[in-house]
Amino acid sequence: MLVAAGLHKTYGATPALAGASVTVAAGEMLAVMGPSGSGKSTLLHCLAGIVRPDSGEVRYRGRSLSELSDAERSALRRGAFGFVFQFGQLVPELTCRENVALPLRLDRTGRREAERRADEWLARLEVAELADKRPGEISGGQGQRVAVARALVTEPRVVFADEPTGALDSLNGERVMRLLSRAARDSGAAVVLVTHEARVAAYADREVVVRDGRTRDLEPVR
Ligand SMILES: Nc1ncnc2c1ncn2[C@@H]1O[C@H](COP(=O)(O)OP(=O)(O)OP(=O)(O)O)[C@@H](O)[C@H]1O
Repeated sequence: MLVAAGLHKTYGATPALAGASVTVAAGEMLAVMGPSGSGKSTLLHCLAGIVRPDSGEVRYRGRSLSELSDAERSALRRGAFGFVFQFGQLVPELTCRENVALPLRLDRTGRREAERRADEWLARLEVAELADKRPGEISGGQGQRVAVARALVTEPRVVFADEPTGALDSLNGERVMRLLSRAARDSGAAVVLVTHEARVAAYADREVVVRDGRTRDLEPVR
């Protein structure tokens, strides 16, 4: 579904990727592991079409991302891709329901339908009771579950999650991972999960390790 080959990316004099290659199959959860500064986030950003590699190629369903226009790439990010980050992704002025409905509203779904689907996803992530609260009124773990609902509400084919449990204690981290993996599996979405925690990577079907901007595949963890 998503294939990256020979990615190189340098920021000024800092090499972030130096020949990274990775394949993501439909519906699988892939953990991207590796030490701090090894290039994990840069790899994720290249796969998602947010960062353009200096060389190498990323193909989504056979089409090279570099051949797409900026408008086509943003349409892909809005439609086929979903995103969960470590923190700071919910709009503080909006309720949780409005936050989850937002990607649908941006795609011109009517308010009533968007909010109905938002409520469904909040329930799946076991945070239905937070629908009318604002992000400032809920815990970090609850916020991450709302963020996962928002990433999945458009039924993306690939969810990119960059340290989604990085700011949580282990109990809340486990809960977010359990709900994220179940929700992704139910909707058939692939997940690219950046983490440095083995406990979090254990939810994945497969692992790839990034070291000094290069990737190395490992056997399944389980
Ligand atoms: N926007 C940027 N501008 C300049 N340098 C950057 C930028 N983004 C990343 N880098 C550098 O590229 C290298 C790889 O960074 P990256 O964030 O991809 O690593 P990472 O493995 O995700 O790290 P961490 O686990 O600490 O988040 C690092 O040396 C980093 O300092």
